[in-house]
Amino acid sequence: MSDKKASIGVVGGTGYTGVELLRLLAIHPNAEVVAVTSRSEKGKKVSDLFANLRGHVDVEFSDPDDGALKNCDLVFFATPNGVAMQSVPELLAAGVRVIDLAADFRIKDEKVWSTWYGQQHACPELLDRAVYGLPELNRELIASSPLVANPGCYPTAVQIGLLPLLEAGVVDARRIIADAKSGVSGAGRQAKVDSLFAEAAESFKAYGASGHRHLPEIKQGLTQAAGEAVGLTFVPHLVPMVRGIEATLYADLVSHDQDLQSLFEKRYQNEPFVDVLPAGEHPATRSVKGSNMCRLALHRQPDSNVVIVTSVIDNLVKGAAGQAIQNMNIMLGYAETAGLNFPAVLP
Ligand SMILES: NC(=O)C1=CN([C@@H]2O[C@H](COP(=O)(O)OP(=O)(O)OC[C@H]3O[C@@H](n4cnc5c(N)ncnc54)[C@H](OP(=O)(O)O)[C@@H]3O)[C@@H](O)[C@H]2O)C=CC1
Ligand SMILES: CC(=O)N[C@@H](CCC(=O)OP(=O)(O)O)C(=O)O
Repeated sequence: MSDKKASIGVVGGTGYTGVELLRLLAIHPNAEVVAVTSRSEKGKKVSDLFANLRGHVDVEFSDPDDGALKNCDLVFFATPNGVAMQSVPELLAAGVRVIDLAADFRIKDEKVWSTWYGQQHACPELLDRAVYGLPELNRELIASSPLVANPGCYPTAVQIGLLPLLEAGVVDARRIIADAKSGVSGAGRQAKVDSLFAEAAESFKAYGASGHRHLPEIKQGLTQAAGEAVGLTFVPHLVPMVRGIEATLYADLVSHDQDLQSLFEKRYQNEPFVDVLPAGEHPATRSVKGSNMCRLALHRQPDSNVVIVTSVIDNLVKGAAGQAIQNMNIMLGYAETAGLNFPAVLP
């Protein structure tokens, strides 16, 4: 498949992750977007709604049920939780591969999923077949899977920051803390009071402190890495910026034999989208804005047994659309960096 352009469908082309997919796919050497759906904007030209895509995307929004998706090689769902699971069985049966940017297939345990997402799963039989799409953890499984569950934005920043420590067994897996902050685009493009400029600007708040739906997702991945149950406290915050996630991660060391900086550098030496900075540096969200990179750094304080990892991503790129395209590249046998090999935007 690697010498022919793949036909790509995007369900939910008017949301922030959908538009980000279109921006990135427009320059992809091996992919051609043939269907972009929106129920509210069907019939309109994509580039009439999103001026940044003028001259790059020449398709109209179509209805998700008009049959066009079944003719694609691969379909991205950039839709709210609970939407993809209604159509995925039919698409898989038609031979279409699927990447869901929402959470429908991220949690393996159906009961846990229903508890956190407040609904019955429409196709629980597919939960085992779906592969959790964190390339740094599951690259080989992603390559052959018909259905990939793209990780959530916070789970991406947190898991990449903690994997080396848990895989090596050098920290106490029962007591991990993840203090994470996101820009407002993480809440999507729909009108919501919390996302209003006058609410979010010049303000900073925690939310979901008594339990956010990304908690079980992060625990599931970290448990796989650690090989034992993980105790995690995860608190997200909303910060007055548009893009970006910063996660500050804390863990108690149980072994002091390892050089932690070398551990991280070795773990990620072949990862094209993980950059381990020199110890003590402070990666900023602006260093990854618009790019598919996750930047990390390690820290130790005097007379402390705690290792601190700071991790940054762009929530719409490595936290959503960029990682989804990385997964597409792996699934379709393209270079993993195809269409994604560009630096962040400054300022
Ligand atoms: N924003 C972020 O940083 C991240 C988001 N995600 C996840 O990605 C998904 C999309 O997020 P985001 O782009 O922010 O969301 P938005 O709310 O911005 O966009 C949602 C899109 O889905 C479409 N849609 C809504 N309901 C349906 C339906 N029933 N059938 C078909 N299409 C539908 C909408 O178009 P229309 O109503 O016109 O059809 C719209 O294009 C979500 O599940 C989100 O949790 C994941 C990681 C990061
Ligand atoms: C700032 C903000 O509101 N962020 C979102 C996370 C968005 C996301 O990616 O979540 P899913 O893909 O798992 O739905 C939130 O906390 O709900």
